[in-house]
Amino acid sequence: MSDNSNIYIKHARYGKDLVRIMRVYKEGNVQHCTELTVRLLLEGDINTSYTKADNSVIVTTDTCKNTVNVVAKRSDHVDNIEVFGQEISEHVLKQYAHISAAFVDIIKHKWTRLIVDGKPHPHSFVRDGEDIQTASIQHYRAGDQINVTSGLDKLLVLKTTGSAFHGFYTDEYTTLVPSWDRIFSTSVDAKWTFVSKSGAALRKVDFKAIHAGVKKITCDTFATDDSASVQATLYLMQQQILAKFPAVADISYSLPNKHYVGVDMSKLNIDNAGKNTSVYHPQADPSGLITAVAGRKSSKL
Ligand SMILES: O=c1[nH]c(=O)c2[nH]c(=O)[nH]c2[nH]1
Repeated sequence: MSDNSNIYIKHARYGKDLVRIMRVYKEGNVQHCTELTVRLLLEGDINTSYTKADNSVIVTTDTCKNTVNVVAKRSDHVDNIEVFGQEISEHVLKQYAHISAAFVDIIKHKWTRLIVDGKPHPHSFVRDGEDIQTASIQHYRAGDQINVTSGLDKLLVLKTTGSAFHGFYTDEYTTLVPSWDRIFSTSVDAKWTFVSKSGAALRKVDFKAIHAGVKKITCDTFATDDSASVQATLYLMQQQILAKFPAVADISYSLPNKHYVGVDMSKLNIDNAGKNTSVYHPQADPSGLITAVAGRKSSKL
């Protein structure tokens, strides 16, 4: 028999993943809908369920799923995913004394109201893009501390000019040809955290407006910046977001550089190089991957 006496649980967290809900709000003739995928995980005095097969401390993962559904039924805010996530975590901490923290991760899928004959349709929607909104809530009973992270992901953008890349470090391993005019395409994955606060203060943050603002700055900057590199454009986005939204503590981007390379037609005696490039090959792989987290230097206290 092996000796397990020095083995212990360092961390344990469990719950339900991929809880999918469609919440419909009926407002007279007009209906609104929100489709989410939710993960709810719990931490607390649960180690004996692992170490002693003690199921009495387990709030079942099935109950976690029910919790998401019931809070969605009662909530007026399902569309405001940061607030809805806090409603779930608050419910869990009120209901289960031995649970010390709740972790809620939400993905909001896109349903945009259809326009029919020039007018918004009262109950029909279209998936007009695969980009998603995300929210993560870490809610600790101790001090009622709540950390909120918002995000946007899978936002695919492309510009056909207004992007260059030259002056980079070169050595005997460098083959990249400098470019003064190239296609720039990326799938934006951005996450921003909020200055950590207790529940009541966080409820006052206008998460939806900040999300719309981050998306607008991201898209506007992508389009209008005369890009020197993915790195430089990324930081330009971060600077504007931190300047505009004091509630945002830091902002991270993960930007794949999805390469489009001019097709070599020289053997066909066709000029498709330099200024005359008009046929490109979209490369499936590899892609660059440019990431950075930006925040404020500690302010005068
Ligand atoms: O904007 C860019 N940043 C890089 O770091 C890089 N590296 C590369 O090969 N192409 C590019 N483009």
